[in-house]
Amino acid sequence: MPKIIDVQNVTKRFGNVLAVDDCSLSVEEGTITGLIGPNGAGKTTLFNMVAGAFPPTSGRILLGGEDVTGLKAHALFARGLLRTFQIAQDFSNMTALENLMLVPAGQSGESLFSACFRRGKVTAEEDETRRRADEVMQVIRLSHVKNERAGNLSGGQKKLLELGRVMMAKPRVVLLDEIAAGVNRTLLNDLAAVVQSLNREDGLTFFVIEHDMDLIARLCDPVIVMAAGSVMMQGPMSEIRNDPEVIEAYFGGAPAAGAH
Ligand SMILES: Nc1ncnc2c1ncn2[C@@H]1O[C@H](COP(=O)(O)OP(=O)(O)OP(=O)(O)O)[C@@H](O)[C@H]1O
Repeated sequence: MPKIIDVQNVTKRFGNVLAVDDCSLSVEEGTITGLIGPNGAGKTTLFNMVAGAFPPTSGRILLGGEDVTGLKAHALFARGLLRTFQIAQDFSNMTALENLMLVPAGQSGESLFSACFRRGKVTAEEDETRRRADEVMQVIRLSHVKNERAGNLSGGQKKLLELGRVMMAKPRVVLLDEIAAGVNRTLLNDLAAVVQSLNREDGLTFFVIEHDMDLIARLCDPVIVMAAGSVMMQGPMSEIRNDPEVIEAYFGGAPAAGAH
């Protein structure tokens, strides 16, 4: 399978801190690839570079074979990469449905010219966006709260809404940051089901940082283990859980059956 994300010999220093150390890894198209490792391993720093938050100190990052090192998040989004975001403060006053309707880029409604002179076209596009947003609401199981202010939703519902925004945006690859944190089990099952369906039915690739080992085991193959800024091992969770080096370095010598 082709590599959709290809991190080549990437290093990131913050002053004297070597956060990512000559790290090479890749995410193959069509996978849900997990990224795990002990606190301070460099996972978030690596994600930040792949997502365009800041450039590496050295090394290259390719997206779909194209060198995108140092490109900003909006340029990466235009190339099909999306990182899930906390719902911005500004949007928390809008309804859940409106949050979905804001996502598609390049709507004619955004242009004053169109709004004034091409009302028919704008309305048709808005209708289509609303139809799609309603459809997505059903998939993410939030139809019953679609007219609630986004700020009033629970933590788990907000994460489902984030996945809804992903569905509206239709990217090729999604970076998911700790989706399980603070989410109850029922909603977590919904979240996992939505991620799996986006992967299997819509062909989206996911790159996932997660501390919930059960969720990683359920969703991800392969799983990449980072330690001290570089890759320690890569493989299916069943192998990783039983690898003595990983158990020692990551799980502190205890059996790796359960959580973090
Ligand atoms: N902006 C920064 N300035 C200085 N040091 C940083 C900065 N960001 C991260 N670091 C350091 O880089 C190292 C890697 O941190 P990072 O957050 O990437 O690890 P992580 O694997 O995501 O950890 P966690 O699982 O705890 O989130 C740590 O030593 C951290 O203190």
